[in-house]
Amino acid sequence: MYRLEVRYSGVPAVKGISFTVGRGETVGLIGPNGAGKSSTLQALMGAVRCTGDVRLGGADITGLPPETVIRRGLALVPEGRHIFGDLSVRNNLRLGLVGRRDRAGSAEDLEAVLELFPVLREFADRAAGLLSGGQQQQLAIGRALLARPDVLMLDEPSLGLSPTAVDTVFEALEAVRAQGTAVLVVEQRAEFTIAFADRTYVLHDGEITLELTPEAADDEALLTKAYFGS
Ligand SMILES: Nc1ncnc2c1ncn2[C@@H]1O[C@H](COP(=O)(O)OP(=O)(O)OP(=O)(O)O)[C@@H](O)[C@H]1O
Repeated sequence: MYRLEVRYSGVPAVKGISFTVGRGETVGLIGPNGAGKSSTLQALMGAVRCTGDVRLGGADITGLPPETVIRRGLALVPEGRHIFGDLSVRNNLRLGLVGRRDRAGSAEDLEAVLELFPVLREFADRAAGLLSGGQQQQLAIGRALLARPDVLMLDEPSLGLSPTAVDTVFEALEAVRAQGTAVLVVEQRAEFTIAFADRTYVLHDGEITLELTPEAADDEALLTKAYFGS
């Protein structure tokens, strides 16, 4: 993406940021509350208006509606997961199939997701609302994967989860990464994200102030800069 800008009623929330997510790469986006992280993901998804140049595999997707963006290969696991609590786990997963470019291989992909997240198989016929927070996050990731994205984006997947559940979610992301899907993950947990991602961008007040590699997770001076922006 190049010079991405988001404004709400004229007030800039994302101020012309540029970065790339390479094929199969895991990229982190961190920063304090209100930095513009969610707005960036929403803009990439076509859910909020933006200016700039958003490209996916060379094609211009700037300003396309979300349903088109999903079919082009971008999927978002939103903050708060947006699970349908009264629907079964299996039917929640099936909703992910709606975003596919083609239906071929749907059954195999559903099976692969159940393989990746055994707990979803175990509770496939249970109402999704009865799952724990960590299990619901796995469901949200599984549902997004069923759209067969080239890039999977996640907005604060660790939010509100117990430490064990966070570990489970990031193990799942590791598996997603291992199968070659690119990941763009927005997180508040800076140190953890820096260590996990191939590259992490720090966003402050709508601007990218730092780009960090995993080694920075052990560098206190850089971490301080990442947290406080100075
Ligand atoms: N729909 C909206 N209408 C008006 N202002 C908005 C809207 N959404 C976000 N903002 C503002 O844009 C700025 C960036 O918000 P955004 O949610 O993108 O930040 P964030 O980094 O994701 O923060 P958080 O970690 O709290 O989710 C904030 O000042 C926020 O108040």
